[in-house]
Amino acid sequence: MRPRVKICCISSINEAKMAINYGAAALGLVGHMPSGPGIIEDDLIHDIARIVPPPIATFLLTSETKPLEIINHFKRVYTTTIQIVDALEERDYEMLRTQLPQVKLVQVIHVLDERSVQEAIEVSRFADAILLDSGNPNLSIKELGGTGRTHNWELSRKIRDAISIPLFLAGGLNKDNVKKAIETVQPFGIDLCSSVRTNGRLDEQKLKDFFEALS
Ligand SMILES: O=C(O)c1ccccc1NCC(=O)[C@H](O)[C@H](O)COP(=O)(O)O
Repeated sequence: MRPRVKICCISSINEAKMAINYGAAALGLVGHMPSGPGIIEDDLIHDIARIVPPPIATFLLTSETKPLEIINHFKRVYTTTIQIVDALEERDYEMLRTQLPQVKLVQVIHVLDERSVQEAIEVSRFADAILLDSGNPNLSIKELGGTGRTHNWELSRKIRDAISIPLFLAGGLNKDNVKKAIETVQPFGIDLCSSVRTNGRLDEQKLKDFFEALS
């Protein structure tokens, strides 16, 4: 089955409509981050999320790591889903579940080495889905996504086989490598930002080429 496609770094209502028209099942809206190409203001996230029709999902990407801060962030934007791009302090998902029972939680794991496999298995007990991305949260200026780089897909496949919740694959996916990525990892969904953009804007031709490469 073809994986669901999430187009990330959406930065306007027009970009949201364009991504949906080409077949996106989910849109990523990037809040404040230590670094990255897709960051927008919370007011704009709220405005975009409001116009997106069901069943398209809207993902708030938050770099907050404390449950209360994540809840506060969510209450400024009201998306369908929260994508937690850094490790949640003390793995305290309980407060998020209690306070936001209707919101889906996607936990990002940055695939660095074998330890990432164990980390993914552990957090898969708490999240609704796992999103495997490139990047490095251990740098002094954390690199949490939007890198345009691939990572070790064999490790991603190991994670895919070890967990029983849906898995999204991200990191450097483009029209030329996406088929191979899907074949290798067999993800539920794929997620991308850099390869469908030109000078930071969503590029209709690149988007079209990407969806064509998938079919
Ligand atoms: O794009 C950003 O600015 C960003 C910054 C920090 C964390 C996540 C970010 N984007 C997250 C996404 O979900 C991207 O689609 C994902 O990282 C893949 O990006 P790319 O490798 O550029 O396709």
